[in-house]
Amino acid sequence: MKSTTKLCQGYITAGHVYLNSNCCKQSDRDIKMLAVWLAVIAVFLFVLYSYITSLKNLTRGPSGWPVFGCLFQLEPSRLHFSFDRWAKKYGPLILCKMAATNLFVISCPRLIKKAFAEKGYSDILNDRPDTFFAKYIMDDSKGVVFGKYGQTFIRLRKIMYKGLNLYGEGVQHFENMANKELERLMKSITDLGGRDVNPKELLSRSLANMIGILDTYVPGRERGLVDVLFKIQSQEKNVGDTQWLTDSQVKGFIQDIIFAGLITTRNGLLCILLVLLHHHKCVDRMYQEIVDTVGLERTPSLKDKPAMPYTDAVILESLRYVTHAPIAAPHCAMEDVELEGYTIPKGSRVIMNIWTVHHDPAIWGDPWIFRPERFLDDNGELLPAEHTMRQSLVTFGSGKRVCVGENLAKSRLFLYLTTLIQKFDLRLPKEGTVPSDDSRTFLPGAVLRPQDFKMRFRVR
Ligand code: HEM
Repeated sequence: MKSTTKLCQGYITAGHVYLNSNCCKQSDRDIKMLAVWLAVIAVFLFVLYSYITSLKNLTRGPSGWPVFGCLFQLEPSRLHFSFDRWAKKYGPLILCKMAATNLFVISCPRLIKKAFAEKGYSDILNDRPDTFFAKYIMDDSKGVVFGKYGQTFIRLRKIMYKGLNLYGEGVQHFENMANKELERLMKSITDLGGRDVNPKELLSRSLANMIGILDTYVPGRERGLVDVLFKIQSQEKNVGDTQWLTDSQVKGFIQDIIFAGLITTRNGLLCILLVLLHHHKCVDRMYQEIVDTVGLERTPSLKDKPAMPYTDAVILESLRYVTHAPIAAPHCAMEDVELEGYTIPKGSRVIMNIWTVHHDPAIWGDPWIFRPERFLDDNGELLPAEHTMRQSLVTFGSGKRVCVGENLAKSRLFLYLTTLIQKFDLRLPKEGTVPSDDSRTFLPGAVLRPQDFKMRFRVR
């Protein structure tokens, strides 16, 4: 006797399975329905999870859409506008959900210092996240800018400081190099005979020359960062099979300096020139300070800087007023950490919103007015570094990842401006006009700059 079992609309007989075609279609439909339901349940659980974690976290911020968060509410090329809008609405520490990523934005100087410089936070919140850019464009973050926080990074940063200090404030070597390059620049400008010129072209060439680091290495005669790196490389012993300071790390350093140092300084200088074209009285006052301190016979030197508070105040105020690097590079939390009662979970991105800090009326009163005097005391001296105003200026970031090139950048801005103004008056172009110096109208990007413009350098 054959045993027969009914299954769906088919039959299993001993050793054979018979399914009719209707039954196949039905089970296909069932599988599809099951898949749809599983997807719906997964999305529901994800939304529920996000909702519960946001309740647990209680951090304020834009609510965004389920799954995508605030991804589509961001202005991608002007992130600082979105963060500024949200900071004004929700406060100085906000959480913006970006799909599965938590993005915390900090927009007040006190919290910036606390998160990135204070003990208990600075070893947790100073990592960099993995990004496509760092991995594939910047050669897997072998340098400092995108380097992961840890012992190797701390060592690399120290080396970079050491290398850059060859150029740093007060160092004769930097002055000699800068003077040679500035002489070349002054000659090119004089040759123009007062014609209209786009300063961007002049400055790009000159600042790139001043980096002057890609020379051949002559042992015992280090002239710049690369020379220092090669020297360290040849001195350090290999540990086992691992070479300390590899060629890719040296390459990473050079990429860092070009990426982090060149455009930032060029655009900073360009912005100051534009601001000064709009505030010619400041140029007159800077010129007077140069005449009184340096005279007209010799070129300005970094040694003159302490005696030139007005010029220093113009540089600081320009960096604040324009804020051409509005958002610092993203940080990443290495562990869960509590900040101001809110939990920042491990892996969250943490961003320093420099733009909002520099334009906060509660700190500056009239942030959209260019007023160098705000950095001077009643005697015309520069406010001390620990003054609230100075502490609220976070152009170069804060804490363990503060800009390595801060001194170098400030030195270059000082030398370029004083040398230019000693020799030339900065004038509007004969033809056309210059764009507004209000940085809200500047071209978008990670480092802001105004529309191209022309100006005249009139020999004094
Ligand atoms: C006006 C010019 C400049 C501005 C506004 C600027 C601003 C900044 C800012 C905001 C950061 C991020 C800090 C953080 O993530 O917490 C940074 C990092 C950095 N900057 Fe600058 N910078 C300037 C010039 C330079 C120069 C001239 C160099 C070097 C030649 C340089 C090298 C670096 C490096 C290596 C870092 C990464 C530091 C780290 O991750 O530990 N910067 N800079």
